[in-house]
Amino acid sequence: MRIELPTSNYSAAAQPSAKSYTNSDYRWNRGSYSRPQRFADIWAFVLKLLAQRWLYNKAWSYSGEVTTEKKTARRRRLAVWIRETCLSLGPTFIKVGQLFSTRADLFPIEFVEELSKLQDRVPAFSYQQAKTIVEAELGRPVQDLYRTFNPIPLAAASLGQVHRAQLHSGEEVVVKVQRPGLKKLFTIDLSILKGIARYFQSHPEWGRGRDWMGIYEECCRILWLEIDFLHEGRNADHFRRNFRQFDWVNVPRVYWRYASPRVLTLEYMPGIKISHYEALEAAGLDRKRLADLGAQAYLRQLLHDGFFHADPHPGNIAVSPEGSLIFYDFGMMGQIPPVTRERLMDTFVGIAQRDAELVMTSLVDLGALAEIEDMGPVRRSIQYILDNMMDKPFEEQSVAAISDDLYAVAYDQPFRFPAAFTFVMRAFSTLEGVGKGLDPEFNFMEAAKPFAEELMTNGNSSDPNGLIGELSRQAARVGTTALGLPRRIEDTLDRLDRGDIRVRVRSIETDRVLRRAANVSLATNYTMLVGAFTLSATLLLVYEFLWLAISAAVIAALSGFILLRLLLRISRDERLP
Ligand SMILES: Nc1ncnc2c1ncn2[C@@H]1O[C@H](COP(=O)(O)OP(=O)(O)OP(=O)(O)O)[C@@H](O)[C@H]1O
Repeated sequence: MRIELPTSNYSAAAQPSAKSYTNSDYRWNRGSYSRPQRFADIWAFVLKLLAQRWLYNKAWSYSGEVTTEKKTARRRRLAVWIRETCLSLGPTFIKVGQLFSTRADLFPIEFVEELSKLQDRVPAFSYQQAKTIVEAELGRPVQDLYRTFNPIPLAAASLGQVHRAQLHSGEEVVVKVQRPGLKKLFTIDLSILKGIARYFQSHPEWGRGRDWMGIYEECCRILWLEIDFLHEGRNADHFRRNFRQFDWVNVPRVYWRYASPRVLTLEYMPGIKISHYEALEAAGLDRKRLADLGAQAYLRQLLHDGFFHADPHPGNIAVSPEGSLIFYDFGMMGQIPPVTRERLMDTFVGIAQRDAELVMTSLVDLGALAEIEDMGPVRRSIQYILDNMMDKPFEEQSVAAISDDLYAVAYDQPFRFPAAFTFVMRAFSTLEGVGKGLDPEFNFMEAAKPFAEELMTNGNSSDPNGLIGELSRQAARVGTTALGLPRRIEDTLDRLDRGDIRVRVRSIETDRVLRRAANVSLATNYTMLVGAFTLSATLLLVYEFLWLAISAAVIAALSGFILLRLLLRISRDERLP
């Protein structure tokens, strides 16, 4: 067997940063971790997070007055810290973090944004370890299995790493080898996470309306499936079959004779990552066309096949020298049963028609919204989003903005989106991001049209009220939003009738008077405290209780300091225009 170094220049764009992380010293990667140690590491993270959350609501923990900007900045800093800690806690947390990055219904948007940046920047493991795993799994020495095997991985991720190799029959392949000790690490970490989920579930505040145990079970299911490479191989085959008739989508073939739960041998398919815009440009590829192909590929997966790539980060999509898309990594795939697909279409139609009732009922049918006694506020929130969208034609709407708004509604209401739905939203917004990066003019709805037309000509859309029909109607409506005005007035009257319009009055003047009254009453209390403790300190000093006198004086001084700040705040408020 020949040990070979990478030669292809073309694949250089796909060359990983694996080497730069080889020397990193993550504790979980030393193989010497134990349950008590993981327990301490993980709970330290959770407790620190809870402490930060507690501080977040305490006005005194902010310098000066609490403002929305200060709160947002603090949430952002906390989110960065969470992302970095997940990275250092290792594969389980990287994966759980990535899963949570689709759950904007559970976490503030800043957390979700940071978590979605959670790329698996983890050190590679040694060739010796990779070799041992391949031989143990496939039951033969590496040189019997492969003619060449490159000891330097092409890419290293949290769950495994990818080596280039060649079969004895001459085919160029990549061998995906699972990280050593992953099963043990998952077993320990998940059992600790179970305790944490149980704690959250029983918490009087956080447990209400949230199914933490359900979320935990879902995470376990996905994580265990992800480390079964045979499952990934089957997914790759399924996905390839779905795109069989399209030469613009390529999926590596699986060499089943060289596959096991921890080792997967795939056809070598180099490409330029879809987010390496300059490299694509340099290779003479049409960026606009690629953006359109990406959108079509996803629409097909979601609405036609119901089997979609649930981890569409740009690293998992590349472009071949001929300009077709290559998909990698089928560890996490979403399935949408036909009935859900129909309801999803209803949601899209509801959004397109700005029909809050339809959006709401379809979300209830989807299981995304739990039915509560008074659905009025939910409908109003949805209608508010939809109404704001009416100012622009639907085609100009950013999918990311729509999903952010929907998530914001979800975050405030006692309901949660099912995983499939959040994955779909995530797929759409990631795709839109990639599309806009490739082509600043990219418009998701425009890109959707060829797919819609194709479905119609194939007779797949028998329902004129379906998404496709609606898309065509919307297309004809570009620039004619003004025509919708009478309908809006009528709708508004309807809503007035239903009592769905709520007027909120906020008087800055009243707010200020109330704030001043509160501050003055606080200042009075502190004045009394200062007086009482100064007097006590003097008396104690007279009777020669020196230490007690000092303590009383310190308390008096502290109270005095707080009083001073309060007085300054009151006088600043007075000066405000
Ligand atoms: N068949 C292939 N041909 C060429 N390169 C490949 C192939 N499969 C994977 N790669 C390269 O290896 C990288 C990692 O592969 P893959 O995403 O399957 O691994 P992973 O461990 O699941 O990573 P992650 O968890 O980050 O998604 C890909 O981004 C790609 O650059």
